[in-house]
Amino acid sequence: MKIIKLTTYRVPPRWMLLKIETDEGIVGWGEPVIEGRARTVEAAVHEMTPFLIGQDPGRINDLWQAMYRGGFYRGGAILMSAIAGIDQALWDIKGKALGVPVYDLLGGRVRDKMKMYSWVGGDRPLDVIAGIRKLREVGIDTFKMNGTEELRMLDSARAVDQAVGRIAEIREAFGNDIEFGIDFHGRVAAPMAKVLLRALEPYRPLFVEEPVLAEQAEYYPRLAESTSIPLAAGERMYSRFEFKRVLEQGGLAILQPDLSHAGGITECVKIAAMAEAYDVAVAPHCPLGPVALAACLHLDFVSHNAVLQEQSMGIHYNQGAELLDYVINKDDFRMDGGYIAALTKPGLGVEVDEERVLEASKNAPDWRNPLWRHEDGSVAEW
Ligand SMILES: O=C(O)C(=O)C[C@@H](O)[C@H](O)CO
Ligand SMILES: [Mg+2]
Repeated sequence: MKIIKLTTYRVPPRWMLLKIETDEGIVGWGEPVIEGRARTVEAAVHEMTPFLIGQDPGRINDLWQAMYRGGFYRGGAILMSAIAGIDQALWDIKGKALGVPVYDLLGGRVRDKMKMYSWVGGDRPLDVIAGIRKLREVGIDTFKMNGTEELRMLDSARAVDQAVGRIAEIREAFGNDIEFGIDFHGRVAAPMAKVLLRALEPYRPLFVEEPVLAEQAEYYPRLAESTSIPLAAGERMYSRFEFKRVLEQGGLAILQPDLSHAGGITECVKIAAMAEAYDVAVAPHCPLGPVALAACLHLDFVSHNAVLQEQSMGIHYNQGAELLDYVINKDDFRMDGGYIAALTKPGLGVEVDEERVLEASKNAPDWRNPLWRHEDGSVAEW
């Protein structure tokens, strides 16, 4: 079998889908994208195309190594997202060619269903209580929300009380009938992280995500010493070689690699295995589309230490299209009591509505995250 064509489709809300065609008529889909840099990743995918045309799509490991090591400059968000989407599509092709779901190519399932969680509240965590109430009606009991709005490097007790007050209200309203992660989203600088973590301690969040920016990873072990709250990070780390450092230094209880940013299934399965050796859990990051989610689920179903899966249904970023809008087999993604069953169709298990994708790609928005500024006019982490 040979690869004959790669086609990219940037689609609302902010995703990109990649179609890889072969000379035997089998097609694979991937989702190479960096939110806000879709066109840059698109260029990176097309820079890799001349190498890929004519290759055997079944030699996934070799193609991965060639795409990664073949470039003198390697790694980083753009190149690893391009490789990720190509890798996903190659696994999709291989599964379809052999008539099995990807998890069966990876040794089979370690679980029967996977625990999912949903976002509540938006960029500025508002109406969180109402959001939780609504999702509980459909059996969701695990949530994630932003922990703060803009937060200065050294901010006030008032700002801390506002952030903590919201969490106190959640526990007041729902007790421990629900669980929730709090995403600091990199908005909290090192001087404030310990302050906020300590103030949140009594409310026992399930985890705090990106307690500081990924470029401040050396703080993870120090922050972990100051709190019992499990710390999580990984969406802005892009390869085993980055994750190995945080595993060696300690501090993270949960790794959150993004299957569309960290080199795809081939790379993230290795990251999950490395984490298991350190008794660290994995909870793949996925605020993206259906192909990215399917790739996450195949990792989840073969990783003993996979504990939670993010999915973007109803997420505040999905303006203009919802998680399953481009999927024909929507029922396969049904959540039951907050869990999802394994996708059983060959490959990734996503039947892409190609017509819908083609139509939507005709006027795809160039989504950008907002540029926030503090009251004094300086740039604030979004
Ligand atoms: O889902 C998460 O955990 C996030 O932090 C969302 C963030 O990754 C945005 O997708 C960036 O545009
Ligand atoms: Mg996050």
